[in-house]
Amino acid sequence: MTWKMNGRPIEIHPDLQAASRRAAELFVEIARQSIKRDERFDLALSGGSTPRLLYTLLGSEFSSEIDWNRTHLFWADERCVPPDDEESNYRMVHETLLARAPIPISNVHRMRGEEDPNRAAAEYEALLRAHFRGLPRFSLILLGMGADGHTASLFPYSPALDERERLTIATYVEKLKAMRLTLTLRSINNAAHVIFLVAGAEKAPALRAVFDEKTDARSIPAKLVAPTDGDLLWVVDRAAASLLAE
Ligand SMILES: O=C1O[C@H](COP(=O)(O)O)[C@@H](O)[C@H](O)[C@H]1O
Repeated sequence: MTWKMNGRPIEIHPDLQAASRRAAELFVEIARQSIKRDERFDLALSGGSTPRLLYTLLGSEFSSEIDWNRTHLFWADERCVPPDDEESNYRMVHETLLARAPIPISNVHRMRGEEDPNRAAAEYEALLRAHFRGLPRFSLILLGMGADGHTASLFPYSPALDERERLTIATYVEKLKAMRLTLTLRSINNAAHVIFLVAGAEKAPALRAVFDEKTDARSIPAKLVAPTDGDLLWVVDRAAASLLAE
């Protein structure tokens, strides 16, 4: 059941397993609709650990329901490390999804975390502009949220939140003392569908802040995600939702 809290649609599921299954069902439905309408499905995935189960489901049980030949896979963000590094978002998606699903390698467009970050961001932006012939309109972006409210690699109070022109940028994350590559809000908010998958009690304070009208959005960047002409849905587990008002 979908609820609306302060204008944001949210579904609360018993646990990560149930939330991941629901996200997989929605993924299949959106992929079908996109391919029917546009003959392709342009997808951006996040990293971290929460979506591991979802990607594993997509690569196994749900795989035969997805037309992988018409699916183009991009990344919402990447750590500035080689693709085989433990920290790499590409590596996580490879282990869970790409190693299982029959997606053509030419349809997999990773951010090059091993390169000079500014060059890698500029190259990814050029790739997006060429693929979408201008401003990207992803069919679906799957996002996560850190306990500090960051999403993709858009961190609290980062200058990256003010970027209005670029589609992809390299950004220094003070708390991690590291560079990251990320889609900007300009790219994210032009998507046709954005789904957040969030689980765990450690995310509960940040989730409450997203759904609280009064919190400063710059302190919780996930709150700045609001597709201008698209659908937003939060798929969360009960632990993450535990501090939301009734
Ligand atoms: O650093 C990152 O964290 C977020 C959240 O990850 P999670 O494991 O706490 O869900 C993730 O969405 C992002 O892609 C990643 O680079």
